[in-house]
Amino acid sequence: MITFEGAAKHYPDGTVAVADLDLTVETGRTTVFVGPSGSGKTTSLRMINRMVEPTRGTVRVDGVDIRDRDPALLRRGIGYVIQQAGLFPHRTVLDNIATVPLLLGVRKRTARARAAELMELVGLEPSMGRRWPHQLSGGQQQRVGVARALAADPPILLMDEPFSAVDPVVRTGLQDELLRLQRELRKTIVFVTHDIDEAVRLGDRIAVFRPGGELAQYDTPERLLTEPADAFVESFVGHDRGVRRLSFFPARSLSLREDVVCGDDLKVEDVLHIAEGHPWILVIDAARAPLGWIAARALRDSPTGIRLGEMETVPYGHTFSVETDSLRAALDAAVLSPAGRAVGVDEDGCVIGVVGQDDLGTALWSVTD
Ligand SMILES: Nc1ncnc2c1ncn2[C@@H]1O[C@H](COP(=O)(O)OP(=O)(O)OP(=O)(O)O)[C@@H](O)[C@H]1O
Repeated sequence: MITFEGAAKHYPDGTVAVADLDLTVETGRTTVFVGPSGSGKTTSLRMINRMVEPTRGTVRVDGVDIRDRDPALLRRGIGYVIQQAGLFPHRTVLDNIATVPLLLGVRKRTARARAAELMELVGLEPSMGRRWPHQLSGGQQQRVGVARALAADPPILLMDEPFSAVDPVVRTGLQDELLRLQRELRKTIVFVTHDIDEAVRLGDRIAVFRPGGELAQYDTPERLLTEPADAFVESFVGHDRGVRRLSFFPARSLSLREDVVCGDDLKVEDVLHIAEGHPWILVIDAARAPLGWIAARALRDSPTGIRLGEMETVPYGHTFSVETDSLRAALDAAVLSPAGRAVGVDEDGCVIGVVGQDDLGTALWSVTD
């Protein structure tokens, strides 16, 4: 557990980087510090490993005032990941990851073997171990940064905007990896970002900072979206917070229609009765993979005898995973689908059913109850 008790940082020029901060970071959880530029997130983060000393107040790690800890020893238990990874350019990837164990006197072979394990853990190919940092993409460098921070197996991990220098697709991939790693490792992670979406995705708890280094709200992501403490938090979390909140409700609560899902070996006349009451049917192959939509009108206009697999289909768009996705993903899939309906699949991508607009609407409204 990390506790800030009235922790403040005032600079001689009068800047208040952090005003009296009272906050408890829970062990084994991910706590995100979010807020606009200059609101004191990084300063607060760096108070934890004594890179910044508070001018007032106390920071404790597991009940011990960190002023009573030797900074070097303290930092051994605290991994640190920064934006653009901050790798040593003249060390190979493997030796970058092995930096801390080598400093601690671990034998080279042992440290490198551990580094190779960590590469696998963060999703890097073993062959990359021999490369130099500049031979990696931004996303790969960030993974090396995470592996390096984990090398000494610290219970605490501080991450300062680690994913902000990569493109949105890579960024989502890195966030997924971090969520997976955290399920496995259960570290105490403190993560700084100015991106509320990233905060909501990663955080068990979120601390929203406002200009002047004040803590505006400290809450679970869901409560932050449903009950912003004041106008500042409300505008910071964005006006689409209602839609964002749908990420907390599982898609498995939706009722899926199976009757409009038809095999590609069926003939037009076999499915005309289905198309009576439904504007679209979804065609699937023998393995239940989606092939596309056929409009009821197109079916009615087709000569009998033709199999659905021989007809032209409209792309089925995005699918959503019934077991693991949220209502937000289902809504997104429906909005993006040319048929205005979302295709729900299982973990193997096989179609389970389709959600129509009425069923989706009912589910969306029920979350406001
Ligand atoms: N050495 C310093 N002297 C004076 N002011 C400083 C110093 N270091 C930081 N500050 C100020 O403290 C405030 C908080 O900075 P901090 O880096 O913690 O903000 P932040 O929320 O992490 O911002 P960003 O998202 O831009 O990184 C800023 O106004 C900054 O200019």
